[in-house]
Amino acid sequence: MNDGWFERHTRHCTEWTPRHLVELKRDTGTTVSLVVPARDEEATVGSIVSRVREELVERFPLLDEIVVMDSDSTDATAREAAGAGARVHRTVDVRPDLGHHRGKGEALWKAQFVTHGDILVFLDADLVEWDTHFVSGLLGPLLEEPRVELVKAFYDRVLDREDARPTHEGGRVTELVARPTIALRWPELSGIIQPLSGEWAIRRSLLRELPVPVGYGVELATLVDTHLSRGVDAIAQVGMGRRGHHHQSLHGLGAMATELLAVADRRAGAGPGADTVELHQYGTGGKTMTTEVGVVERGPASRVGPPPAGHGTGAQLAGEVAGRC
Ligand SMILES: O=c1ccn([C@@H]2O[C@H](COP(=O)(O)OP(=O)(O)O[C@H]3O[C@H](CO)[C@@H](O)[C@H](O)[C@H]3O)[C@@H](O)[C@H]2O)c(=O)[nH]1
Ligand SMILES: O=C(O)[C@H](O)COP(=O)(O)O
Repeated sequence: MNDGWFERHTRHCTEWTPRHLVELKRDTGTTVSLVVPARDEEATVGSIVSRVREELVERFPLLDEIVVMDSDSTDATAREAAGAGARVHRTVDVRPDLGHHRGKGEALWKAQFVTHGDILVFLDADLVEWDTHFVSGLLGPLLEEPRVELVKAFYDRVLDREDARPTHEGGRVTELVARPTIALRWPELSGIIQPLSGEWAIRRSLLRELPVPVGYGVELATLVDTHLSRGVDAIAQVGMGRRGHHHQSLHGLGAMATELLAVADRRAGAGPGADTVELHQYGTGGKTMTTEVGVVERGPASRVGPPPAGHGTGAQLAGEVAGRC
């Protein structure tokens, strides 16, 4: 790890009040887009959008837009998000001329074509223990320090188990894949407390120059590529307290881990040649489960030309609630 990086670049959300951040935003003339990627999150997305809108648009004008990227949901995610005041775009409808992939990274990559802020802040849609400082706190280092280009949230993670009291052993892929990968390949990044946190903020000028894996590799890729292209001093992290979210099954996390390893291999010059990898897992009695794991990466958005004549960036869903978002 770089000497002194941790001390210089580790901050806490209590260092800034929302009022102070509004002043910094105004003084620097910076615009901010909040992007919430959501696949089948009807249970939580509405309350997340409402809470952020009330606090960080209406009470403290920090966000210039709140955009929910509906990532192939089959439930009422879009309706809930629009009803709560977000602008909703279905990922598949954004720049249809560029094709479509399933996955969180695809939603974030396409968000670049339907948002306008100088800074993009990402917030997961499945949070159950969180508050709006997860968004505002990320802005502190970016509004204060021009050299900082990527800010990651960190927190204590809770793994709620039915058979036990809540423990702080959440983050299974973080501990078993991300941290060991970082230790082996990019030890300079080992001071990042939550390398996979879904809450992060980045300058658009940087994100548009980076490749974006279409799936769950997006966080690891962005972290590593920022380090490789801008240096570790372009990265900061902000402590947010505790975070609780919905947990995937161990088998689901196996697919995520495969995506992360593909990102790491690619950056070490040994990436998978194919767009998908077949992952074999085994259930009770050796029952085979085969999953096609997508490991495609989108090229930098800066290299994407305008849509063909007659095509827009993609329709926004009806039902938007008018307002500042
Ligand atoms: O195809 C997808 C899958 C997920 N999501 C959304 O992405 C967010 C995070 O997805 P989730 O399945 O909850 O991820 P986790 O299991 O919590 O994984 C952690 O690790 C991932 C890999 O780095 C990060 O992307 C996550 O943000 C982080 O919370 C949620 O809002 C999802 O609805 C999509 O938009 N499209
Ligand atoms: O970050 C991670 O490792 C994944 O989100 C899994 O987290 P969990 O073990 O808390 O479900």
